[in-house]
Amino acid sequence: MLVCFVPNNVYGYPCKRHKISLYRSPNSTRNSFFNDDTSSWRKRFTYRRHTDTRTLWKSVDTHSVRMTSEPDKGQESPCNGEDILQSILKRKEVEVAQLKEKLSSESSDNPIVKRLAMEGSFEPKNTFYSALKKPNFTLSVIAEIKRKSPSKGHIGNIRDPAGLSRIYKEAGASAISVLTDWDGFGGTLDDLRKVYAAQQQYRETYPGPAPILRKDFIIDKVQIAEAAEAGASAVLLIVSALGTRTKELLDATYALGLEALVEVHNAEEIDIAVQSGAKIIGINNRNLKNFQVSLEHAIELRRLLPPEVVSVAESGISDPADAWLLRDEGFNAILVGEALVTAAERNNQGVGTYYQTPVNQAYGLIRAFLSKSSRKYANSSSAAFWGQGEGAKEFLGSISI
Ligand SMILES: O=C(O)c1ccccc1NCC(=O)[C@H](O)[C@H](O)COP(=O)(O)O
Repeated sequence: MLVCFVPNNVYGYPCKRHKISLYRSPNSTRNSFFNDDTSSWRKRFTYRRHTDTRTLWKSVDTHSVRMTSEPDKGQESPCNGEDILQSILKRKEVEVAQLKEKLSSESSDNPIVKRLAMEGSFEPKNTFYSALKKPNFTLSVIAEIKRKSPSKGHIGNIRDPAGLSRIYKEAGASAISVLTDWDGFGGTLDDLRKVYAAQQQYRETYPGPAPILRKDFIIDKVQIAEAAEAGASAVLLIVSALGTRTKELLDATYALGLEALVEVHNAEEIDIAVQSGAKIIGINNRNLKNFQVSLEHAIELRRLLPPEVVSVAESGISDPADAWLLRDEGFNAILVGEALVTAAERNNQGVGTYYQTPVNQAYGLIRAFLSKSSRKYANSSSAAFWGQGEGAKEFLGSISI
Protein backbone atom coordinates (compact mmCIF):
# COMPACT_ATOMS: atom_id res chain seq x y z
CA MET A 1 0.00 0.00 0.00
CA LEU A 2 1.36 3.35 -0.99
CA VAL A 3 -0.15 6.14 1.08
CA CYS A 4 0.18 9.79 0.15
CA PHE A 5 -1.02 12.58 2.37
CA VAL A 6 -2.45 15.31 0.20
CA PRO A 7 -3.55 18.51 1.93
CA ASN A 8 -7.21 19.49 1.59
CA ASN A 9 -8.08 21.45 -1.54
CA VAL A 10 -4.67 20.96 -3.09
CA TYR A 11 -5.09 19.87 -6.67
CA GLY A 12 -1.59 19.11 -7.80
CA TYR A 13 0.96 17.61 -5.46
CA PRO A 14 4.45 16.27 -6.16
CA CYS A 15 5.45 13.17 -4.23
CA LYS A 16 9.21 13.01 -4.66
CA ARG A 17 9.60 9.75 -2.84
CA HIS A 18 7.30 7.87 -5.19
CA LYS A 19 8.33 9.91 -8.21
CA ILE A 20 4.77 10.69 -9.16
CA SER A 21 2.58 13.73 -9.28
CA LEU A 22 -0.80 13.36 -7.68
CA TYR A 23 -3.51 15.40 -9.21
CA ARG A 24 -7.16 15.79 -8.38
CA SER A 25 -9.79 17.36 -10.54
CA PRO A 26 -10.98 20.63 -8.98
CA ASN A 27 -14.57 19.41 -9.37
CA SER A 28 -14.13 16.13 -7.56
CA THR A 29 -15.39 15.59 -4.04
CA ARG A 30 -13.06 14.99 -1.14
CA ASN A 31 -14.50 11.56 -0.41
CA SER A 32 -13.60 10.14 -3.77
CA PHE A 33 -9.98 10.22 -2.66
CA PHE A 34 -10.54 7.66 -0.02
CA ASN A 35 -11.35 5.18 -2.75
CA ASP A 36 -8.98 2.21 -2.75
CA ASP A 37 -10.11 0.91 -6.08
CA THR A 38 -7.12 0.98 -8.42
CA SER A 39 -9.17 1.24 -11.60
CA SER A 40 -10.77 4.47 -10.42
CA TRP A 41 -7.30 5.75 -9.63
CA ARG A 42 -6.24 5.04 -13.17
CA LYS A 43 -9.12 7.11 -14.33
CA ARG A 44 -8.22 9.88 -11.94
CA PHE A 45 -4.61 9.86 -12.96
CA THR A 46 -5.60 10.69 -16.49
CA TYR A 47 -6.19 14.19 -15.11
CA ARG A 48 -2.66 14.53 -13.77
CA ARG A 49 0.02 16.64 -15.26
CA HIS A 50 3.09 14.45 -15.18
CA THR A 51 5.92 14.31 -17.62
CA ASP A 52 6.99 10.71 -17.05
CA THR A 53 3.83 8.72 -17.70
CA ARG A 54 5.61 5.38 -17.56
CA THR A 55 6.83 5.94 -14.00
CA LEU A 56 3.37 6.95 -12.97
CA TRP A 57 1.64 3.94 -14.48
CA LYS A 58 4.21 1.58 -13.02
CA SER A 59 3.47 2.97 -9.56
CA VAL A 60 -0.24 2.60 -10.06
CA ASP A 61 0.04 -0.93 -11.43
CA THR A 62 2.24 -2.34 -8.71
CA HIS A 63 0.60 -0.65 -5.74
CA SER A 64 -2.82 0.16 -4.58
CA VAL A 65 -2.55 3.91 -4.23
CA ARG A 66 -4.56 5.67 -1.57
CA MET A 67 -4.70 9.42 -1.11
CA THR A 68 -5.94 10.68 2.21
CA SER A 69 -6.59 14.20 3.36
CA GLU A 70 -5.28 13.35 6.84
CA PRO A 71 -2.14 11.33 7.56
CA ASP A 72 -2.83 8.10 9.47
CA LYS A 73 -2.29 8.50 13.20
CA GLY A 74 1.32 8.08 14.19
CA GLN A 75 2.43 7.65 10.63
CA GLU A 76 4.73 10.11 8.99
CA SER A 77 3.55 11.09 5.57
CA PRO A 78 5.85 10.00 2.76
CA CYS A 79 4.92 13.18 0.84
CA ASN A 80 5.96 15.59 3.51
CA GLY A 81 5.98 19.30 4.12
CA GLU A 82 9.78 19.35 4.19
CA ASP A 83 9.58 18.86 0.46
CA ILE A 84 7.23 21.85 0.37
CA LEU A 85 9.67 24.02 2.34
CA GLN A 86 12.60 22.91 0.20
CA SER A 87 10.74 23.59 -3.03
CA ILE A 88 9.63 27.02 -1.76
CA LEU A 89 13.25 27.83 -0.86
CA LYS A 90 14.47 26.83 -4.32
CA ARG A 91 11.88 29.16 -5.81
CA LYS A 92 13.04 31.94 -3.48
CA GLU A 93 16.64 31.58 -4.70
CA VAL A 94 15.44 32.31 -8.22
CA GLU A 95 13.27 35.26 -7.05
CA VAL A 96 16.17 36.75 -5.07
CA ALA A 97 18.58 36.38 -8.02
CA GLN A 98 16.03 38.18 -10.25
CA LEU A 99 15.54 40.96 -7.71
CA LYS A 100 19.30 41.49 -7.37
CA GLU A 101 19.67 41.54 -11.14
CA LYS A 102 16.92 44.18 -11.38
CA LEU A 103 18.46 46.30 -8.63
CA SER A 104 21.92 46.14 -10.20
CA SER A 105 20.69 48.46 -12.96
CA GLU A 106 18.91 50.87 -10.57
CA SER A 107 20.40 54.15 -9.45
CA SER A 108 21.46 54.84 -5.87
CA ASP A 109 18.15 56.72 -5.43
CA ASN A 110 16.20 53.48 -5.54
CA PRO A 111 14.80 53.10 -1.99
CA ILE A 112 15.89 49.46 -1.68
CA VAL A 113 19.41 50.23 -2.94
CA LYS A 114 19.51 53.22 -0.60
CA ARG A 115 18.43 51.23 2.43
CA LEU A 116 21.02 48.55 1.72
CA ALA A 117 23.69 51.24 1.43
CA MET A 118 22.61 52.64 4.80
CA GLU A 119 22.76 49.26 6.55
CA GLY A 120 23.86 49.72 10.14
CA SER A 121 22.73 53.32 10.48
CA PHE A 122 19.15 52.68 11.63
CA GLU A 123 17.91 53.10 15.20
CA PRO A 124 15.95 50.11 16.51
CA LYS A 125 12.25 51.01 16.67
CA ASN A 126 10.77 48.12 18.64
CA THR A 127 7.24 48.88 17.47
CA PHE A 128 6.48 45.22 16.74
CA TYR A 129 7.95 44.09 20.08
CA SER A 130 6.04 46.64 22.12
CA ALA A 131 2.80 45.95 20.24
CA LEU A 132 3.04 42.30 21.31
CA LYS A 133 4.51 42.68 24.80
CA LYS A 134 1.68 43.39 27.21
CA PRO A 135 1.41 42.66 30.94
CA ASN A 136 1.76 38.96 31.75
CA PHE A 137 -1.23 36.79 30.89
CA THR A 138 -2.56 39.36 28.46
CA LEU A 139 -2.78 38.13 24.90
CA SER A 140 -1.97 39.99 21.67
CA VAL A 141 -3.27 38.92 18.29
CA ILE A 142 -1.26 39.03 15.06
CA ALA A 143 -3.96 38.81 12.40
CA GLU A 144 -2.89 37.40 9.05
CA ILE A 145 -3.81 38.14 5.46
CA LYS A 146 -3.48 34.92 3.51
CA ARG A 147 -5.38 33.73 0.41
CA LYS A 148 -4.23 30.13 0.22
CA SER A 149 -1.63 27.79 1.67
CA PRO A 150 0.11 24.52 0.83
CA SER A 151 -1.73 22.76 3.65
CA LYS A 152 -5.22 24.16 3.05
CA GLY A 153 -5.38 25.25 -0.57
CA HIS A 154 -7.81 28.12 -1.21
CA ILE A 155 -8.77 30.09 1.92
CA GLY A 156 -10.28 33.38 0.74
CA ASN A 157 -10.16 35.81 -2.19
CA ILE A 158 -9.37 38.89 -0.05
CA ARG A 159 -10.28 41.44 -2.71
CA ASP A 160 -9.60 44.26 -0.28
CA PRO A 161 -6.59 43.55 1.97
CA ALA A 162 -6.60 47.18 3.19
CA GLY A 163 -10.25 46.88 4.32
CA LEU A 164 -9.55 43.56 6.00
CA SER A 165 -6.61 45.08 7.88
CA ARG A 166 -8.95 47.81 9.20
CA ILE A 167 -11.39 45.18 10.50
CA TYR A 168 -8.47 43.43 12.21
CA LYS A 169 -7.17 46.65 13.73
CA GLU A 170 -10.54 47.83 14.97
CA ALA A 171 -11.23 44.46 16.57
CA GLY A 172 -8.05 44.87 18.60
CA ALA A 173 -5.34 43.08 16.62
CA SER A 174 -1.89 44.29 17.73
CA ALA A 175 -0.13 43.60 14.43
CA ILE A 176 -0.96 42.48 10.89
CA SER A 177 0.88 39.68 9.13
CA VAL A 178 0.83 39.83 5.33
CA LEU A 179 1.87 36.81 3.28
CA THR A 180 3.82 38.15 0.31
CA ASP A 181 4.63 34.84 -1.38
CA TRP A 182 2.54 34.53 -4.53
CA ASP A 183 2.94 30.92 -5.64
CA GLY A 184 2.31 29.24 -2.29
CA PHE A 185 0.06 31.76 -0.54
CA GLY A 186 -1.41 34.08 -3.21
CA GLY A 187 0.08 37.20 -1.58
CA THR A 188 2.11 40.12 -2.91
CA LEU A 189 4.20 43.01 -1.65
CA ASP A 190 1.50 45.20 -3.11
CA ASP A 191 -0.94 43.76 -0.53
CA LEU A 192 1.52 44.86 2.13
CA ARG A 193 1.78 48.37 0.65
CA LYS A 194 -2.03 48.67 0.67
CA VAL A 195 -2.24 47.49 4.27
CA TYR A 196 0.48 49.94 5.28
CA ALA A 197 -1.36 52.83 3.60
CA ALA A 198 -4.66 51.81 5.27
CA GLN A 199 -3.05 51.63 8.70
CA GLN A 200 -1.78 55.22 8.42
CA GLN A 201 -5.31 56.42 9.25
CA TYR A 202 -4.60 55.38 12.87
CA ARG A 203 -1.52 57.60 13.05
CA GLU A 204 -3.03 60.13 15.42
CA THR A 205 -4.75 57.52 17.60
CA TYR A 206 -3.39 55.38 20.43
CA PRO A 207 -1.52 53.02 20.02
CA GLY A 208 -1.11 54.06 16.39
CA PRO A 209 -1.04 52.01 13.17
CA ALA A 210 -0.67 48.25 13.57
CA PRO A 211 2.91 47.22 12.75
CA ILE A 212 3.13 44.92 9.73
CA LEU A 213 4.99 41.63 9.53
CA ARG A 214 6.21 40.57 6.10
CA LYS A 215 5.48 36.84 6.05
CA ASP A 216 7.66 35.26 3.42
CA PHE A 217 10.62 32.95 3.09
CA ILE A 218 13.55 35.27 3.72
CA ILE A 219 16.93 33.98 2.58
CA ASP A 220 18.73 37.23 1.74
CA LYS A 221 18.95 40.74 3.18
CA VAL A 222 17.72 42.22 -0.10
CA GLN A 223 14.24 40.84 0.81
CA ILE A 224 14.48 42.59 4.19
CA ALA A 225 15.28 45.93 2.53
CA GLU A 226 12.39 45.29 0.11
CA ALA A 227 10.06 44.63 3.08
CA ALA A 228 11.09 47.88 4.76
CA GLU A 229 10.51 49.82 1.56
CA ALA A 230 6.97 48.42 1.30
CA GLY A 231 6.13 49.46 4.88
CA ALA A 232 6.87 46.38 7.00
CA SER A 233 8.09 46.79 10.58
CA ALA A 234 9.20 43.18 10.85
CA VAL A 235 10.07 40.10 8.80
CA LEU A 236 9.66 36.40 9.46
CA LEU A 237 12.88 34.39 9.79
CA ILE A 238 12.34 30.62 9.74
CA VAL A 239 15.06 28.68 11.53
CA SER A 240 14.27 25.43 9.69
CA ALA A 241 14.96 27.33 6.45
CA LEU A 242 18.03 29.26 7.63
CA GLY A 243 19.75 26.99 10.15
CA THR A 244 23.01 28.57 11.29
CA ARG A 245 22.42 31.53 8.93
CA THR A 246 19.67 32.70 11.31
CA LYS A 247 22.07 35.03 13.16
CA GLU A 248 23.40 36.56 9.92
CA LEU A 249 19.86 37.37 8.73
CA LEU A 250 18.73 38.55 12.16
CA ASP A 251 21.72 40.92 12.41
CA ALA A 252 20.93 42.20 8.91
CA THR A 253 17.28 42.73 9.93
CA TYR A 254 18.29 44.93 12.87
CA ALA A 255 20.94 46.72 10.80
CA LEU A 256 18.31 47.56 8.18
CA GLY A 257 15.98 49.00 10.83
CA LEU A 258 13.44 46.19 11.14
CA GLU A 259 12.47 43.61 13.76
CA ALA A 260 12.01 39.87 13.32
CA LEU A 261 9.67 37.11 14.32
CA VAL A 262 12.00 34.10 14.48
CA GLU A 263 10.06 30.90 13.87
CA VAL A 264 10.97 27.56 15.44
CA HIS A 265 9.55 24.04 15.45
CA ASN A 266 11.67 22.23 18.06
CA ALA A 267 14.10 22.59 20.97
CA GLU A 268 17.18 22.60 18.73
CA GLU A 269 15.76 25.49 16.71
CA ILE A 270 14.93 27.38 19.93
CA ASP A 271 18.64 27.16 20.85
CA ILE A 272 19.62 28.60 17.46
CA ALA A 273 17.03 31.39 17.74
CA VAL A 274 18.07 32.37 21.26
CA GLN A 275 21.81 32.20 20.48
CA SER A 276 21.17 34.37 17.42
CA GLY A 277 19.66 37.11 19.60
CA ALA A 278 15.96 36.68 18.77
CA LYS A 279 13.68 38.88 20.87
CA ILE A 280 10.41 37.57 19.46
CA ILE A 281 10.10 33.82 18.90
CA GLY A 282 7.19 32.16 17.15
CA ILE A 283 6.55 28.50 17.87
CA ASN A 284 4.80 27.04 14.88
CA ASN A 285 2.14 24.55 15.94
CA ARG A 286 2.11 23.17 12.39
CA ASN A 287 4.49 20.28 11.86
CA LEU A 288 5.93 20.88 8.42
CA LYS A 289 6.45 17.13 7.92
CA ASN A 290 2.79 16.20 8.04
CA PHE A 291 0.97 19.56 8.46
CA GLN A 292 -0.68 18.40 11.71
CA VAL A 293 -1.09 21.09 14.37
CA SER A 294 -0.45 20.49 18.05
CA LEU A 295 -0.97 23.16 20.67
CA GLU A 296 0.44 20.82 23.35
CA HIS A 297 3.75 20.60 21.49
CA ALA A 298 3.94 24.41 21.35
CA ILE A 299 3.08 24.70 25.06
CA GLU A 300 5.89 22.26 25.94
CA LEU A 301 8.38 24.16 23.79
CA ARG A 302 7.43 27.56 25.20
CA ARG A 303 8.75 26.47 28.59
CA LEU A 304 12.24 26.44 27.04
CA LEU A 305 12.14 30.14 26.14
CA PRO A 306 13.95 32.72 28.27
CA PRO A 307 11.39 34.91 30.11
CA GLU A 308 12.38 38.13 28.36
CA VAL A 309 11.57 36.70 24.92
CA VAL A 310 8.13 37.54 23.51
CA SER A 311 6.47 34.22 22.64
CA VAL A 312 4.05 33.77 19.78
CA ALA A 313 1.98 30.65 19.10
CA GLU A 314 1.44 30.24 15.35
CA SER A 315 -0.96 28.22 13.20
CA GLY A 316 -4.13 26.22 13.55
CA ILE A 317 -5.80 28.48 16.12
CA SER A 318 -9.52 29.02 15.53
CA ASP A 319 -11.30 28.38 18.83
CA PRO A 320 -11.23 31.19 21.42
CA ALA A 321 -10.79 28.52 24.10
CA ASP A 322 -7.47 27.58 22.48
CA ALA A 323 -6.42 31.22 22.54
CA TRP A 324 -7.28 31.37 26.26
CA LEU A 325 -5.33 28.16 26.89
CA LEU A 326 -2.27 29.56 25.14
CA ARG A 327 -2.56 32.78 27.15
CA ASP A 328 -2.98 30.82 30.41
CA GLU A 329 0.18 28.90 29.48
CA GLY A 330 2.12 32.13 29.14
CA PHE A 331 2.14 32.93 25.42
CA ASN A 332 2.29 36.67 24.75
CA ALA A 333 0.68 36.47 21.34
CA ILE A 334 -1.07 34.26 18.82
CA LEU A 335 -0.74 34.44 15.04
CA VAL A 336 -3.97 33.54 13.25
CA GLY A 337 -4.59 33.33 9.52
CA GLU A 338 -7.09 30.87 8.10
CA ALA A 339 -9.73 31.21 10.85
CA LEU A 340 -9.85 35.00 10.51
CA VAL A 341 -9.85 35.07 6.73
CA THR A 342 -12.62 32.50 6.43
CA ALA A 343 -14.63 34.32 9.12
CA ALA A 344 -14.15 37.65 7.34
CA GLU A 345 -15.17 36.29 3.95
CA ARG A 346 -18.12 34.29 5.31
CA ASN A 347 -20.52 37.20 5.60
CA ASN A 348 -19.36 39.27 2.69
CA GLN A 349 -21.80 37.95 0.17
CA GLY A 350 -22.61 41.17 -1.62
CA VAL A 351 -24.14 43.24 1.21
CA GLY A 352 -22.81 46.79 1.33
CA THR A 353 -19.19 47.67 0.87
CA TYR A 354 -16.77 44.81 1.05
CA TYR A 355 -16.00 44.02 4.73
CA GLN A 356 -18.44 46.73 5.86
CA THR A 357 -21.29 44.44 6.85
CA PRO A 358 -22.85 45.27 10.23
CA VAL A 359 -21.13 42.41 12.01
CA ASN A 360 -17.97 40.98 10.58
CA GLN A 361 -17.20 37.58 12.02
CA ALA A 362 -13.45 38.15 11.94
CA TYR A 363 -14.07 41.13 14.20
CA GLY A 364 -16.09 38.95 16.59
CA LEU A 365 -13.47 36.22 16.59
CA ILE A 366 -10.64 38.61 17.50
CA ARG A 367 -12.80 40.06 20.29
CA ALA A 368 -13.39 36.53 21.57
CA PHE A 369 -9.65 35.71 21.45
CA LEU A 370 -9.02 38.81 23.53
CA SER A 371 -11.86 38.25 25.99
CA LYS A 372 -11.01 37.34 29.53
CA SER A 373 -12.22 33.81 29.95
CA SER A 374 -9.86 30.97 30.76
CA ARG A 375 -9.58 27.46 29.40
CA LYS A 376 -8.00 26.47 32.70
CA TYR A 377 -10.71 27.79 34.99
CA ALA A 378 -13.86 27.87 32.91
CA ASN A 379 -15.23 25.97 29.97
CA SER A 380 -15.79 27.48 26.61
CA SER A 381 -19.33 28.07 25.44
CA SER A 382 -20.85 28.46 22.03
CA ALA A 383 -21.98 31.95 23.09
CA ALA A 384 -18.43 33.00 23.74
CA PHE A 385 -17.48 31.70 20.33
CA TRP A 386 -17.48 34.54 17.79
CA GLY A 387 -17.41 36.96 20.73
CA GLN A 388 -21.18 36.88 21.14
CA GLY A 389 -23.20 36.61 24.33
CA GLU A 390 -20.55 37.97 26.67
CA GLY A 391 -20.01 34.36 27.74
CA ALA A 392 -16.45 35.17 28.61
CA LYS A 393 -17.39 37.75 31.23
CA GLU A 394 -19.95 35.40 32.80
CA PHE A 395 -17.27 32.74 33.15
CA LEU A 396 -14.83 35.20 34.67
CA GLY A 397 -17.49 36.25 37.22
CA SER A 398 -18.02 32.68 38.28
CA ILE A 399 -14.36 32.04 39.02
CA SER A 400 -12.98 35.29 40.31
CA ILE A 401 -15.29 36.02 43.24
O1 LIG B 1 0.20 27.18 6.13
C1 LIG B 1 0.87 26.34 5.49
O2 LIG B 1 0.37 25.42 4.86
C2 LIG B 1 2.37 26.46 5.43
C3 LIG B 1 3.10 25.50 4.73
C4 LIG B 1 4.48 25.62 4.64
C5 LIG B 1 5.13 26.66 5.26
C6 LIG B 1 4.39 27.63 5.96
C7 LIG B 1 3.03 27.53 6.06
N1 LIG B 1 2.26 28.47 6.73
C8 LIG B 1 2.71 29.74 7.14
C9 LIG B 1 2.25 30.07 8.48
O3 LIG B 1 3.08 30.21 9.34
C10 LIG B 1 0.78 30.30 8.73
O4 LIG B 1 0.30 31.08 7.69
C11 LIG B 1 0.47 31.04 10.02
O5 LIG B 1 1.07 30.46 11.12
C12 LIG B 1 -1.06 31.09 10.25
O6 LIG B 1 -1.58 29.79 10.32
P1 LIG B 1 -3.15 29.50 10.28
O7 LIG B 1 -3.80 30.29 11.38
O8 LIG B 1 -3.28 28.04 10.49
O9 LIG B 1 -3.62 29.95 8.94
